[in-house]
Amino acid sequence: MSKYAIEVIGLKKKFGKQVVLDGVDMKVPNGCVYALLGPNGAGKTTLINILSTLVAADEGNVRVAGHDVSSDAEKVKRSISLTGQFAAVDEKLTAEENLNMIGRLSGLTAAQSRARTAELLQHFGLRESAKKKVKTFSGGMRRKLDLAISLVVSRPVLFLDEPTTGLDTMSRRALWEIILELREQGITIFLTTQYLEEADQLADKIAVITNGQIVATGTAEELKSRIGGQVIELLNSKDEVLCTIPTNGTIQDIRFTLNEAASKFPPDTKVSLRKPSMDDVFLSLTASDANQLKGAIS
Ligand SMILES: Nc1ncnc2c1ncn2[C@@H]1O[C@H](COP(=O)(O)OP(=O)(O)OP(=O)(O)O)[C@@H](O)[C@H]1O
Repeated sequence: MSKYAIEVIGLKKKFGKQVVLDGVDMKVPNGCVYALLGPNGAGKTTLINILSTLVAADEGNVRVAGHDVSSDAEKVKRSISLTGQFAAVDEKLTAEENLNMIGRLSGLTAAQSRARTAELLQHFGLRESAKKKVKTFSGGMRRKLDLAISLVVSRPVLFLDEPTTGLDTMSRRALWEIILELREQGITIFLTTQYLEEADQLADKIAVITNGQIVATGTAEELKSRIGGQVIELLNSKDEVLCTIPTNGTIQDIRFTLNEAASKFPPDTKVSLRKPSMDDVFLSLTASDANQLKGAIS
C-alpha cells in the first residue's frame, strides 16, 4: 500500500478560459490531518471535487487511497467520504431517520444501520435531538449531522470542504475534537479552510493555495518560521493595532522599519514585537506583493 493517502502530480484544471488549478503537486501521508488553506476562489473546492471524482482533471496524475481517480474512480469512491460546504441532510426527516436512511442506502442491514446510527448520535452529542426534525436544528447541529452522515460507513479518507464555515466557536471546537478523534482511528482527513486558526490547531501539514497554485507547504511551525524573525505591531493609545509589519528580526531591519514608522505615525504610537502568527504567514503568502504589509506604512 502506498504511504500516501493522496498523491497529486501536475494537476491542471480550467473552466472555460479561466485557469483554476495551475500545476498542483501534493502528497498527503496516510493518517494525518492535511489542511488546504486559501482565500475565496483559490481553487480549494475544485481540488476536493477532483480528488473525490466529482470533477475531471484536464491534466496530471491524481491518486487517492492508491487508486487513480480517472481510471479507477469506483475504487476511489469506495475509499472516501465527503462532506461538503452545505449540509446534505433531508430537513423533513429527524437526525435518526437521516442516518438510518444513509445506512440502508449504503448497504447495511436494518440492524447494522440502527446500531451505527445510535453510535454516531452518541458520538456527535446528538442523542437528545435524535427524534427532532432537522429543520429545527441549529447550524452547528446540522453540520455535526452532516459529518456523522459522511461517517455512516467508515472509509480511509475523509474530505471536508470548509467543515466549520458559519459555526460558532463552541461548535467549531467540538468539530475539531471529532476530527482529531477520527485521525486517532487512522483516518486521513483532508480539509479545506479559510480559517488560519483551524489549520494551525488541527493540521499536521498545511498547504497554502492561491490562484490555483500551492505556494507553500509545511507544518504550522515551519510556515511561521519561513516568515522570519519578528513582527512589529504599532498600536495607538487604546492599544488598537494600527499596523503589522514583518521583519527578518535583525537590528538593521527593525531599526529601518521603526525609522520609517516614526516618520508616518504620531510620537505616542506604541511598538510591540511578537513572533509571526498564521495570519502573518497567510498574508505574506497570498498577498499579491509580499511587501504589501511593509507598504502599509509607506
Ligand atoms: N463549475 C464551474 N464552472 C466555472 N467556473 C467555476 C466552476 N467551479 C469553480 N469555478 C471557478 O473557479 C474558481 C475557483 O473556485 P473554487 O470554488 O474551487 O474556489 P475555493 O477556493 O473553493 O473558493 P471558496 O473558498 O470561495 O469556496 C472560482 O473563480 C470559481 O468561480
